[in-house]
Amino acid sequence: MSKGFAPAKINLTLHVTGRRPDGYHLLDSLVAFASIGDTVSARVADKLSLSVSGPMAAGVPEDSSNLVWRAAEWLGGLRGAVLELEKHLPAASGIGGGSSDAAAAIRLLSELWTVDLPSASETASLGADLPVCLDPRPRRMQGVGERLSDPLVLPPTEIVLVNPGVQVETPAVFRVLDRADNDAMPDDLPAWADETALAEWLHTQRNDLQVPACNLRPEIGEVLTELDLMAPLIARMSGSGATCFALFPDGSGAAETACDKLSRAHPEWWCRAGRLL
Ligand SMILES: C[C@@](CO)(OP(=O)(O)O)[C@H](O)COP(=O)(O)OP(=O)(O)OC[C@H]1O[C@@H](n2ccc(N)nc2=O)[C@H](O)[C@@H]1O
Ligand SMILES: Nc1ncnc2c1ncn2[C@@H]1O[C@H](COP(=O)(O)OP(=O)(O)O)[C@@H](O)[C@H]1O
Repeated sequence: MSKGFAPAKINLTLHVTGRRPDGYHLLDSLVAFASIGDTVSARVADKLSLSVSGPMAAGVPEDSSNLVWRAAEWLGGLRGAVLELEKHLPAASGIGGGSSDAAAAIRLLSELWTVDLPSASETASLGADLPVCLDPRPRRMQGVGERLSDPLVLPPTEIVLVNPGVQVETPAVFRVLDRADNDAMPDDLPAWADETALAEWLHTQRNDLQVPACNLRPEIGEVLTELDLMAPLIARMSGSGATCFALFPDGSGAAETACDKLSRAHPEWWCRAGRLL
């Protein structure tokens, strides 16, 4: 089996700047990826099949509604493969698990089937988060997700991801968003000298979905309060939630420590420590 990593997508910022006539929202987001993620394995076969395992597999579909399956069909038509998805990321949690899995499958299958790797914008029909996940490096993401900057350089940074064990469907959060015409990020993003400078700048930016998501699911506010008690460089929600992230100085071990403490205090929460990629 060929094996690929599907890293968690983190929206370090998420500004909602407008709304298209079709209802999709215009975004301006600084997207990064973490060393925490799912794995996708594949080998060529006569027909498509998918199995899902791993600690977060419960409830994740094994049929053609799985984004991995949809991506394989979209890429290969009638070509076949045995696909195995090992779920470590919670589903419907604002860290793009399904999109990152699908992107990993596309990377693997384009090699195995010797078909051209699609361009990022071609993958947008599979989901707004697909383009940025196709080549998972830090980028500014705009439009509804299809406009991507060249890769950015972020300082080495430790990260903790925490999910209170609630699933949040993305459309539900967009539906309760008060206003869609918020400020974009500045035209030119700074070159951050280190993780402290990155976090100081992030404090001047926003996730416009955080307040509506907290109103829908107050558990998210509880996670952010607890993360703030760990003295991070910054704590914020990713995407439409409910997963929140906290950044810590590189090499400090503080992310691991915070993760241990939170896991002990809240065994029902999903907590993982890692690094920004
Ligand atoms: C909000 C973001 C930010 O990165 O992340 P998540 O919270 O999903 O991780 C993404 O834009 C989500 O991307 P993805 O989950 O692929 O979205 P899609 O399947 O294309 O769309 C699901 C639904 O979200 C809403 N949607 C999505 C993207 C967008 N730019 N505007 C929207 O209004 C629409 O209601 C759409 O029907
Ligand atoms: N490979 C997959 N992993 C997780 N969820 C998936 C996958 N394929 C399809 N889904 C479905 O997609 C929805 C969104 O999941 P996900 O991509 O993890 O969330 P988000 O868009 O919040 O980042 C879930 O309701 C789930 O049932």
